[in-house]
Amino acid sequence: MSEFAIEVYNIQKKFRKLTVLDGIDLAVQKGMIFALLGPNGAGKTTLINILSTLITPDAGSVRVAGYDIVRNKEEVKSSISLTGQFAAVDEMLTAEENLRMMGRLSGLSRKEARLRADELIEHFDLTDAARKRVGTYSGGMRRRLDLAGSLVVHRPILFLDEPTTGLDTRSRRALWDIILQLAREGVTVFLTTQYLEEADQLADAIAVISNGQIVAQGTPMEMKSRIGNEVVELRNEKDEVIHEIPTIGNIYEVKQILEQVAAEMPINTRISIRRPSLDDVFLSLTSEKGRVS
Ligand SMILES: Nc1ncnc2c1ncn2[C@@H]1O[C@H](COP(=O)(O)OP(=O)(O)OP(=O)(O)O)[C@@H](O)[C@H]1O
Repeated sequence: MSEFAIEVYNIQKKFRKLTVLDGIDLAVQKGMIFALLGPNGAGKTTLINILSTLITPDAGSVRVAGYDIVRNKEEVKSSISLTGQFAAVDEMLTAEENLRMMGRLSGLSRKEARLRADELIEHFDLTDAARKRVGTYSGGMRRRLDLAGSLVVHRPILFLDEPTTGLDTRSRRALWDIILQLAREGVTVFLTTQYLEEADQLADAIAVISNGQIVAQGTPMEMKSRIGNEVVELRNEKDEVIHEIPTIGNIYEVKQILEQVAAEMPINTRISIRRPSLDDVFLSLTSEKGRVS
């Protein structure tokens, strides 16, 4: 058996003349949280839709849970759960009714569906709201219900398309805890996000997608060290950053930088030296414009 839950080779996808995915290669180890990080329109949803068999690639191959997504579509489908960007729940029903219905539709008996719904309601902190119509829920509650819905049936691989988009900080953190818990239970989680902090906090491995290509891959630490070295920051008296100068960080170069800028800066300018943030990495990797071929 492969150590990989997801293996992607040279995936290509065009919509009319727009190249949306241009030779994607990825490998996700079993049991890890993998974050696909990219700006709006980078191709994240398209890739997740391919991996979850919703759309077919023009070229390349993908194995999910060891199955080919084109030849063994049904086996792939029964190995995965998918939570979309827009919660697929019925607003007229309560959380309890939605989850029970999903259980029944997935082939659980009436009793199994009831038990599973109760378990998920508790796990996702929806007990107080369980018998209220979903139409009255906050964004955070909806998202938790959507995630609960994707877990009605136990599956080894979970796809989450921008799971925390639009959530407030508290709900986002609650959802992170749930995702981390699922990973501890052995679920492989593949999520897309536009948030660097989310990828940094959650993921064992990150791939950055930009214009349909993977422009960097690695652990959050590796990504940060890729961009290399320290940045000399100059701040004014209001503690605002007025200048950032990349440096290899040795004492000689920092001395040279300071000598160059000292003459031009007000006397009360303060300096600090910081490691690059994931933001720096992301911005430097995704700054290209879109491309049509
Ligand atoms: N069915 C489609 N037909 C035509 N173009 C499409 C289709 N689906 C996606 N696109 C285009 O493909 C590009 C990538 O879209 P995709 O939704 O995969 O990006 P994304 O990274 O998920 O962005 P977002 O964060 O905005 O969802 C966009 O330019 C989008 O308009």
